This record gives sequence, structure tokens and C-alpha cells, in this order.
Amino acid sequence: MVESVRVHADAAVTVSCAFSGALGSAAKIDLPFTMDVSRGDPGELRGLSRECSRAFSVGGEFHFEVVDRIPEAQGLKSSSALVLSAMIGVSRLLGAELEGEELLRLCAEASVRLGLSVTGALDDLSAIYYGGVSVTDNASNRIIFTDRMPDLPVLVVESSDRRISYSARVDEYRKMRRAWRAVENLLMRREFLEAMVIDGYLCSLIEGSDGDAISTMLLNSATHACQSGKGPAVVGVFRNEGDMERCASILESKGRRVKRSRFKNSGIWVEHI
Ligand SMILES: Nc1ncnc2c1ncn2[C@@H]1O[C@H](COP(=O)(O)OP(=O)(O)O)[C@@H](O)[C@H]1O
Ligand SMILES: O=C(O)C1=C[C@@H](OP(=O)(O)O)[C@@H](O)[C@H](O)C1
Repeated sequence: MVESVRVHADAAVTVSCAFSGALGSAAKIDLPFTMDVSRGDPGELRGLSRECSRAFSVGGEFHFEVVDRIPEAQGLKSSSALVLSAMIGVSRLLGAELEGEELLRLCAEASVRLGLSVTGALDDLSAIYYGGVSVTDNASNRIIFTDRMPDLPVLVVESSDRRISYSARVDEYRKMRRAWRAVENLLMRREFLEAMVIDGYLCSLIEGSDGDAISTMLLNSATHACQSGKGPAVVGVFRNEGDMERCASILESKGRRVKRSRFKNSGIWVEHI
């Protein structure tokens, strides 16, 4: 019997925020979120353990040890990484054969019940699970399509603020639903980086944004820079590592906290430990 597993997930950035009712989309980046899963006392994560028992119709409790964390409440998908890692870890512990979209739908339902997501965030779950970029309809919990992202460097600028998605002003996003048509059109043309920029701009109108970080990146060789959806983290895309490194040094000299990353096209994986 498997006693303990280690789940290797990562962060993702927002390509289209689904709060308005528009299609959701996220792209995976190489920023590790690692969780060990075993049977035992869940501590603070009792609700998550209960959701796993419910999903697999089993008794007992599960223990989750987060080894590498993603900065939380920044628009980098820490909550989806948490729920997905727990579910997939428990699935492997139990030898269950739940995989793919069915597993992701259970995660989406659990995320809403746990108060960690507004729509279930199938876009974020799918990007972390498959890698690359996912486009989803979160209202009907369906994946529309997945695709690969270009293998490019991505610089993440963290914020000292936190924005919890459950407290987002979703009514304001809904009022702006029509503005997201531009984002959806770009998604359908698979122009993901352009969609990401327009999405970040629209979210900024509601949430505000870190204009200094965005302009510093655009003035220093970023091909694209914007808030990651509702943010507050900001992301920039570069042609090569050298351009990213020069920009990262400039931001660091201004006292900004940055993480060097790149788009990631491989999926989540689990090892027995
Ligand atoms: N490692 C973790 N341990 C416990 N809770 C976590 C962890 N990571 C994320 N969370 C929960 O997820 C919330 C952040 O989710 P959310 O507001 O959707 O932002 P994001 O998913 O973009 O980071 C945190 O406030 C916390 O409740
Ligand atoms: O809670 C949700 O349903 C969502 C949260 C957002 O992600 P972040 O919380 O990472 O900003 C958003 O981009 C996604 O489309 C849906």
C-alpha cells in the first residue's frame, strides 16, 4: 500500500479572468508548489481533508504538508494548486483511477464549497494539471481547449498586498462582461499573450494595478507586461533570459521582489515517497 506521495504542481498566470462570466484561461509557469500527502491529522486543512474523503467516498483523514508554496492571493493560483494537489495526492494514495476532466470538476466543486474560488476556477486547475494554456467555460465546468505556450521567460513581480478571489467585486466584473469579448476573440485566435494583456488591463480598471512594475518591464525589453488577472502580482514576458535578467536587476534595485520563471508545458506529476 502507498503510504505517502509527493505532488509536484506549479503556479499559473491569468490569461482571461472568468469573474465577468467570460471564458476563463490560465497559463502554467515554472514556479513550484510541492505537497506531501499521507493519512493523518489534517490540522488547519481539515476542510480540504473532508472534501477529499467526500470525493472518493472514503472515511479517515488526510495530512497535507506544503513543501514549496506559491505566493498566496496574488493571482498566481495558489488555491487551485492546493486543492488539486490534495485531490490528486489522495487519489494516488487510494489507488483510485480518477484522472483528467472528471478529477478537475471535483476539485472545482470542492474549491467553491471551501470558499477558495468564485467559479471553481476550472481554467486554473486545468492549466496546472495539463501544463501550457487552458481555455474553459467555468459556468458549465467544461474545458474548451488546451494548447502549448511558447517557451519564453516570464518575470513575476510580487506585491505586498493580497487580493483574495472570494472577496473580489464580482458584480463589477459582470457589468463589464461585454468588454471581455475582445479577450475571448483573442483566445479563439490563440493569441494568448495579447489576451493576457487586455485581461490584465480590464481587471486593473476594477482593482487598480502596479503601474510602476508594468511600465518598468515594458521600458526594459518586455514584449508583454500586465497584471495577472485580478492581481495584484504583475508578469512580464521576454524574448530571452538576458533581457529578463537585466529587467529583474532593475526591479530589484528599486526594492521589488521578483521571481524568475518561464511558461511550462508539462503537467502535474506525483512520486511515491
Ligand atoms: N499553502 C496553503 N495553505 C493553506 N491555504 C492556502 C495555501 N495556498 C493557498 N491557500 C488559500 O488560498 C487563498 C488564496 O486563494 P485566492 O484568493 O484564490 O488567490 P490565488 O489562488 O490566486 O493565490 C489563501 O488565502 C488561502 O486561504
Ligand atoms: O475564483 C475563481 O473562480 C477565479 C479566480 C481568478 O483567479 P485568481 O484567484 O488566481 O486571481 C480568475 O482568474 C479565474 O478565472 C477564476
